[in-house]
Amino acid sequence: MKIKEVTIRHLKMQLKNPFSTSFGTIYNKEFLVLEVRDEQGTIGFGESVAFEAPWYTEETLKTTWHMLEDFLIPLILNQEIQHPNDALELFKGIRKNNMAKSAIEGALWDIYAQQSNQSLAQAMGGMKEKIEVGISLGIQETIEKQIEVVDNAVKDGYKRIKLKIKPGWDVEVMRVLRKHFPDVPMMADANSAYTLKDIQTLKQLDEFNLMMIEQPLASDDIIDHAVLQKQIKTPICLDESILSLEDARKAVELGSCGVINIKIGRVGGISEAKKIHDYCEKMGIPVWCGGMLESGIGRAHNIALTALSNFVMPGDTAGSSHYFEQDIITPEVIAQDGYITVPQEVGIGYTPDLETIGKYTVASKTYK
Ligand SMILES: O=C(O)CCC(=O)C1=CC=C[C@@H](O)[C@@H]1C(=O)O
Ligand SMILES: [Mg+2]
Repeated sequence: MKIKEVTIRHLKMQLKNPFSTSFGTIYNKEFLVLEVRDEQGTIGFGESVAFEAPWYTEETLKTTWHMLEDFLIPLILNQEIQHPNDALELFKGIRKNNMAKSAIEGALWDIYAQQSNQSLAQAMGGMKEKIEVGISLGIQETIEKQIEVVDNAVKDGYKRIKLKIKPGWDVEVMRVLRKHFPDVPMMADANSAYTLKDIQTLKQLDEFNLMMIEQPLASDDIIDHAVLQKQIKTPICLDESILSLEDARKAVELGSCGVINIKIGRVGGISEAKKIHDYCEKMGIPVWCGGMLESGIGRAHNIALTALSNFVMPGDTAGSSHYFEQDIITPEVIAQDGYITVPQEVGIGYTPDLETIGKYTVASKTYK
């Protein structure tokens, strides 16, 4: 393929339910959608998952636009690209900025899948026909409300419930929830809200038979996590700390985690995500696919990735209706009884709905 045109659109979509974590609350999802066209006229779509503010990683919507406009799109336009893996080589002179890289790389995978007449999942080597789905629930204002949202998610059939925790909203909350839901697979995500000084609190979480505790310590740490993992029974899952295959290797070799959450945007694209998946499979480390409150376009990429064999734990890929009144793809993503069917159609398997995309677009620019 030879890329001839890239359009960036900035979309703003109201979240049905505000999402609260240890950093604060998000009411709207603002993100970039990339429409990439090659010389044969094949169009691929990608999504930049960076938020407006740098609270999850350092990237933001504006930094990703800047990286795309000034560095990444010029590297891609008019280049002969045999396979989306080539993007790793093309981008190797640019450090990090993984969400920006991933947005455009995802669109190349979509084009590649269409031109090789495969679904995106097949193009990646994914064989599953359906995937198990979990749900990530934000911190609620009261414990009663927290019980209610967990109850609704259990009734909706989600295969595991992820709960956000922070100092002051942890052991007692989990105790109440475990009492109400003795058999529900549950886990906790702290988004780096603790340090090793909190080890006594973190040890108490062992009581609740959690599947894992996600990113309890600093967002760039693997050393302290290794210390903590030796002292708690619950497996640690790393999210923010893993930006590449090299990070995964070091974390596994140090014993910093028992599970890895792979987010395509955080690791710089599907090619790197696959490498981490393959390495973890070889090392006996289970992985699952994290979410970034994506629209249907990013969600479609996540579903395809989850079709790979070592995604053995339910991911944060809930159905579209959990997030938005109206998604920007047709059909929208439906989770039924905790499963999503992996589309078999060529490409991402859902059709981006340009009219709805237009409705949510607040700015756009085309590069050729
Ligand atoms: O439903 C989803 O898309 C998952 C949402 C979710 O848990 C997260 C999204 C973005 C940043 C974080 O707060 C968090 C995570 O850390 O996994
Ligand atoms: Mg997380």
